[in-house]
Amino acid sequence: MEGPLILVIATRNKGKTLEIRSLLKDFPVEIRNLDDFGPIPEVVEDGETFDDNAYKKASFAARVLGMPALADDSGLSVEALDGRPGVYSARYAGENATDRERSTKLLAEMADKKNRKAAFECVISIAVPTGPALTYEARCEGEITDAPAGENGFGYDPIFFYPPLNKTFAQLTREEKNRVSHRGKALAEVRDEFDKIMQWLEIHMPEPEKFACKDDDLKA
Ligand SMILES: O=c1nc[nH]c2c1ncn2[C@H]1C[C@H](O)[C@@H](COP(=O)(O)OP(=O)(O)OP(=O)(O)O)O1
Ligand SMILES: [Mg+2]
Repeated sequence: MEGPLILVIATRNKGKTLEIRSLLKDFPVEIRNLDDFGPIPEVVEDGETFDDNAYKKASFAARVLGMPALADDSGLSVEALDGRPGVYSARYAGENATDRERSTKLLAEMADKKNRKAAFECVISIAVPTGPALTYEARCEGEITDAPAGENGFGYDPIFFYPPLNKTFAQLTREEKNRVSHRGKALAEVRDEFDKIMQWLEIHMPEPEKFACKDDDLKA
């Protein structure tokens, strides 16, 4: 294969995209966003696990675009809520809710809870158009605050307190968060194994004429 490999970051979440781009910035791979291409259908994230959804998002993008894709499925699991919202974190306050509405709802549900322990979880899937994928996962433990604090990051960051740094994730810089977060740790493994992953991608990438996207794929 000629030139650096192209890797599509298969997410619509701008916060994730910024973090993943930053984590891979020194590596010889050309990063693309879904926005760099024409309209692509939404993937229904109906898997029961982060694993299922990460694979669905990565393999769908890889198949439709005909290039390797990396997807992230992640969420916040709260001990006092038996692990909720977990894999439903994005839909916790309904399909069209904002980050702020999700955090407000979670704080309300946690109002009377003494046990504030929670963990962010992240699964990264790297897939090729023909189906196979690599998986990396990590978690980061912390506590749900009583009120939001901080302006950085995205999602539930303002209500996720990280005791080792005595700050919420929204009070960290992107670099600080990336050093300790679930996503940062999963991507650290990707960085450690970077050369092996690039070899794997080249071996598993089909020849161009074999994976031209058919119209039917776009209706999936
Ligand atoms: O570091 C994080 N800091 C704060 N919140 C976070 C983080 N990581 C995941 N989260 C939240 C955001 C979303 O409510 C859910 C992930 O849902 P998830 O489906 O993986 O992402 P998404 O729908 O926002 O974008 P996409 O599916 O296009 O990648 O957990
Ligand atoms: Mg999603």
